[in-house]
Amino acid sequence: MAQAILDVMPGASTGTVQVSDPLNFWAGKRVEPRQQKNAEPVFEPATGDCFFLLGSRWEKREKIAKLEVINNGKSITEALVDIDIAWQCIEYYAGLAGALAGQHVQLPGGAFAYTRREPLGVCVGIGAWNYPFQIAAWKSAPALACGNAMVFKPSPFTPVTAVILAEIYKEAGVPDGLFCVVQGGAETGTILCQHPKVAKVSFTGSVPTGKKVMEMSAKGVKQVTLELGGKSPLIIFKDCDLENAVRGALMANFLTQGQVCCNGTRVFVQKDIMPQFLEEVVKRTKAILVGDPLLDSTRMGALINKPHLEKVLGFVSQAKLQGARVLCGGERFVPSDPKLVNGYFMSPCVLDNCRDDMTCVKEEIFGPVMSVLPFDTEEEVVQRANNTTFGLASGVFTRDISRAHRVAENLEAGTCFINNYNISPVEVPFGGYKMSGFGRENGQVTIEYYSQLKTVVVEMGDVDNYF
Ligand SMILES: NC(=O)c1ccc[n+]([C@@H]2O[C@H](COP(=O)([O-])OP(=O)(O)OC[C@H]3O[C@@H](n4cnc5c(N)ncnc54)[C@H](O)[C@@H]3O)[C@@H](O)[C@H]2O)c1
Ligand SMILES: NCCCC=O
Repeated sequence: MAQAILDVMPGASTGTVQVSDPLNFWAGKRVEPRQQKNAEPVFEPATGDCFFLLGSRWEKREKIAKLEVINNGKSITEALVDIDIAWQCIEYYAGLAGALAGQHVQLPGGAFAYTRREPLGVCVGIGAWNYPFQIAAWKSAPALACGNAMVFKPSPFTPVTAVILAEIYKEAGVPDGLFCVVQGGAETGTILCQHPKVAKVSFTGSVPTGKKVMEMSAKGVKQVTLELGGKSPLIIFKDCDLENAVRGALMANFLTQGQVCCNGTRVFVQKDIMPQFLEEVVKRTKAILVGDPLLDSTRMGALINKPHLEKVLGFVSQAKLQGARVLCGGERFVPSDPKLVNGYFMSPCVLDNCRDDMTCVKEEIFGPVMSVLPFDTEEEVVQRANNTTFGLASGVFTRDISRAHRVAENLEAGTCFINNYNISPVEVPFGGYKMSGFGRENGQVTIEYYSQLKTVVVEMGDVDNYF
């Protein structure tokens, strides 16, 4: 397998990355790197080599999280959780690797068959910028556990921490060439998807790029996993625990500055509790501390880049023109710290007076913008919730257990959270319905997406004498 990956990526060796100028990685950052305790350099500028940070596992976790913050802009509190989810994922699939098994099938006359679960070959992982380290782990851990090699291409906006993951694998004894990181954008992604020796592409990103990846993969009859965008519904019934429902709505909208694929950005609230819900959700949204993402107290950092910030602010302007009312936020935010004044911060936004036909309700904004919509009945809200081409996630808050399961059954989405939102335990499969993609990440089922089944048929008697 190591040889196969070298064919796809000549010169590759696990833990090394081909970058001409690694220091350019830092060029797009929004926050000046500060003198941090334990913050040793990560790259060797002279050679372009990346060497992993020294220290205990606990210290490494902190250092990777800081790099993620500097590269991505999310708060350190969230980045630490992301790193934990990543190592949990690697440990989970390392545990499952020894449990991969086939089936024994008894056939007439003493004959029998058995199945073997075999690797696919070289798998390509292509990642988005919102969860750089976590996405690299979610793809590589099951791929390697099933005996594949992986070439991983992070987003050009967040190229840093996938390289650290390669260093970790190398340090852990993964043979050279088994996990490689290649940097680049659309052109590099295209080359990888079209390469004849690539057996599978696992893609995380937008729907338009996902379609291209699927088209290219189809030409080579390669397997594909697509983790795409969403515009997920969160339904809050009047019998809910309102405190938890409000917390759920915040979790569903404002993690990672709202740049989360499975966010529940269409918040349907039963009319009877709309005033209480809005009062509480707006109060809590206004209290979200936006600013230096490296501070423990910060709850929301900066968006990924200037064009994206402008795009998100544009959605808010358009929403206003279409009749939505801004209850809070939705504006560029300039922190008082002078070194942050050029950062891509915005205040988290709650929109009221929304209708299903508005752009802010139909399209994925991928920023901290919650659209709140009133509803009357269960039947009506389920129909409206499903009236979208996306189907990544959904959520329902109610104390009525029968209603909760009925709504979960009727929602067209790959995940339904009941009385919570946006938790991602590695044991639980994650993936979309409809245009949010197909295939799954996490959970046991993902083994099926990174392996193929061989059937071996064994005859114990004579061959039939037909001719
Ligand atoms: N479902 C999920 O698990 C999930 C998770 C995170 C993000 N997303 C989605 O990702 C989107 C935001 O991420 P993004 O802006 O990085 O998405 P994107 O589609 O612009 O880019 C994703 C990746 O694809 C690469 N790419 C671009 N053009 C390509 C091509 N022609 N061939 C091959 N690769 C190509 C990019 O370089 C990047 O690495 C949102 O829509 C979000 O919902 C989905
Ligand atoms: N925590 C996982 C979220 C993945 C989508 O963006």
